[in-house]
Amino acid sequence: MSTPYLAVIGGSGIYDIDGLKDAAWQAVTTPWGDPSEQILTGTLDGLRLAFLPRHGRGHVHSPTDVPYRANIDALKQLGVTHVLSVSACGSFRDHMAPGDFVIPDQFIDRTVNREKSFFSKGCVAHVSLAHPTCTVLGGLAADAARAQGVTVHEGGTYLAMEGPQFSTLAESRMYRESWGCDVIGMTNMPEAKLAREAELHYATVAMVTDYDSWHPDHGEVDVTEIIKTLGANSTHARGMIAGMPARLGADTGCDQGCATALDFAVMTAPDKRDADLVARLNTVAGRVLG
Ligand SMILES: CSC[C@H]1O[C@H](OP(=O)(O)O)[C@H](O)[C@@H]1O
Ligand SMILES: Nc1ncnc2[nH]cnc12
Repeated sequence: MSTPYLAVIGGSGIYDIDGLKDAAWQAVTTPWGDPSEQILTGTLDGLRLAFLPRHGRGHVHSPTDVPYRANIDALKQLGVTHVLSVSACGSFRDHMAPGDFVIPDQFIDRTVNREKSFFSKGCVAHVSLAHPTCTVLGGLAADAARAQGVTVHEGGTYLAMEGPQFSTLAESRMYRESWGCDVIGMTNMPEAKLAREAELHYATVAMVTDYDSWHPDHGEVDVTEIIKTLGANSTHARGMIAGMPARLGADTGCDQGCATALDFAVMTAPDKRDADLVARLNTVAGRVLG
């Protein structure tokens, strides 16, 4: 495995991280527009680390407006190999309580208003998403979070909704009872899809802030309730990140094919490819497009 370079995409409540050596906020431009924010780069206990606040510093991007393609392209341009997505989420399970971390291994994508692929007319590709996360990276994050005293649930299905409004009671019950979802958020799709297309190891740490709206013993979710839990969650997330260098540095690598997802994915014949699109794809797919 090449030397790992970890990126953390920070969600609601996490707009910077401390402790990086040689820390600098860097502007990165991409053919897909500007990322959500400048990217904080540096090293943490010898591990190269990049931090990108998903909603921008000051929380300016709504879940729909987050420039997901630019974010993934920018991280790949920096040389990132692993992406840890840290997100707030609602829970559909009694035992996944506010303050717990869930490391989902499946997603259901209900978002409708976002660019979901780097590929399109003139360069068509189909990657596998059967196993959309890197369970090795997720396992390392789970271990680092447990070391902070956090209750961690490995595995589960994250429902990605468009938002920005929270779900209706009928939707909340349907996701939980009929669709078997475990947690809900607004941002991990298409992020996970794009990370796979860019051949990055990607795992989500979904930090539970609320029980959405289904729970008979809890009120309906609102932002005030979420903010109350976000403070403690973000302290634990920072501790988890601090524990990643020791774990990722010693990792023997994933055998799920995250880093070779494009090997057999591109369908468009070389002589039919759109030159402009191929140029835009250079960072994420240059390895296979030549
Ligand atoms: C502040 S609650 C709604 C908001 O929080 C989550 O964001 P993120 O995943 O970036 O932590 C959720 O998906 C919504 O965007
Ligand atoms: N209940 C919820 N629904 C969607 N996104 C969320 N983020 C945090 N809690 C959420």
